[in-house]
Amino acid sequence: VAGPAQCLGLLFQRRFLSVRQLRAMPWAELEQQLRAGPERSQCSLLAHILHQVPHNEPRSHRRHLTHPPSRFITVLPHPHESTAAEPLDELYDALARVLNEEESTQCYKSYLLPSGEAVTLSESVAIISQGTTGLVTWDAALHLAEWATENPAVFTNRTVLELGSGVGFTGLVICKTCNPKTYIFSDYHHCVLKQLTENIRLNGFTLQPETMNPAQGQEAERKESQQPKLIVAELDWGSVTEKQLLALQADVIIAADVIYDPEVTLSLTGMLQKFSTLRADRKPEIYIALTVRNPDTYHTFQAELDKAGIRWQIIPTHSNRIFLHDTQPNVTILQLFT
Ligand SMILES: C[S@@+](CC[C@H](N)C(=O)[O-])C[C@H]1O[C@@H](n2cnc3c(N)ncnc32)[C@H](O)[C@@H]1O
Repeated sequence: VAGPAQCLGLLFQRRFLSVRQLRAMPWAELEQQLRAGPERSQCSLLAHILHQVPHNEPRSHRRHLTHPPSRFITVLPHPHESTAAEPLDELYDALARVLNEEESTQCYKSYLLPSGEAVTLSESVAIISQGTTGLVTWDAALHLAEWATENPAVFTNRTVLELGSGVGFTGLVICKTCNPKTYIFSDYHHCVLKQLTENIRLNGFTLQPETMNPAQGQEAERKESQQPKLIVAELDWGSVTEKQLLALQADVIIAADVIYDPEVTLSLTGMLQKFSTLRADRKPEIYIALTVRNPDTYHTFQAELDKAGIRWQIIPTHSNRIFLHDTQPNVTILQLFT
């Protein structure tokens, strides 16, 4: 298998590994290639795609993947459905293995970086669980991470504070690709903080003990390792004090998908307003990625920003589709100025 079939195999692989929805798979391209080829090559195309799904590979072939996903193979079409090709024994074996697996409330998702390295996360299979939306990765997080990989200078050698980190996707991509000096993941939900910590370790990083003053000792440690210093902080926008916030000495503040509820946005805006007392050259750069699901929520947020004296502008982005595979016209990044 070569050329277009190989590319198609890689497209399937990326989407399988990050457990995208069924409709995000490149079905039209598959259909087109199946129709174009003779029966024998239809079978070898399907076999090739099956081999791109690490579930089917011998462990030794699973490059960079310590926790391959499972249960996805069921989305591959039965060869009879789209072509006249003979069913593949291999496909049936794979299906049988997958269907015999136990249902679980957790799954592993892997997102391939341009380097081929993977960011692997343990996530909830439900979008809301344990009373929080923080146990899955949202599209705004994928979009923000994609933008970060295209703009590494924003993060390189700087202290980054992420608000509402969830399971940690954006931060892990930034730590693996942008070389920040310090990366402070934060959230306020205890289940989210636990999952986040687990995911950071899963990706081979060592965490510093939580401290509200991570600037201490940063220089000396950094020179030795050139590894970013990673911290997980419990930080509630509603109760964090100005003193605690400023002590973090963040150069850059980011957040993804934190604009979804008027109450939540109000405490977020109130917290961001605390940076307005800083001297202009000490103010952090702030980037918020959001999915506009309900225009009212978006407009309420903008009105709250205006009221708090926080200016904002939309950051132009062009997705090169590393993590997001389907077009998302409603995902946007705002830069805020306190
Ligand atoms: C929709 S999730 C987004 C998670 C992640 N950023 C993403 O985009 O995949 C919203 C996150 O904000 C956190 N959050 C909500 N209100 C918060 C608050 N007052 N303080 C801190 N974190 C909060 C939640 O715990 C959750 O992890």
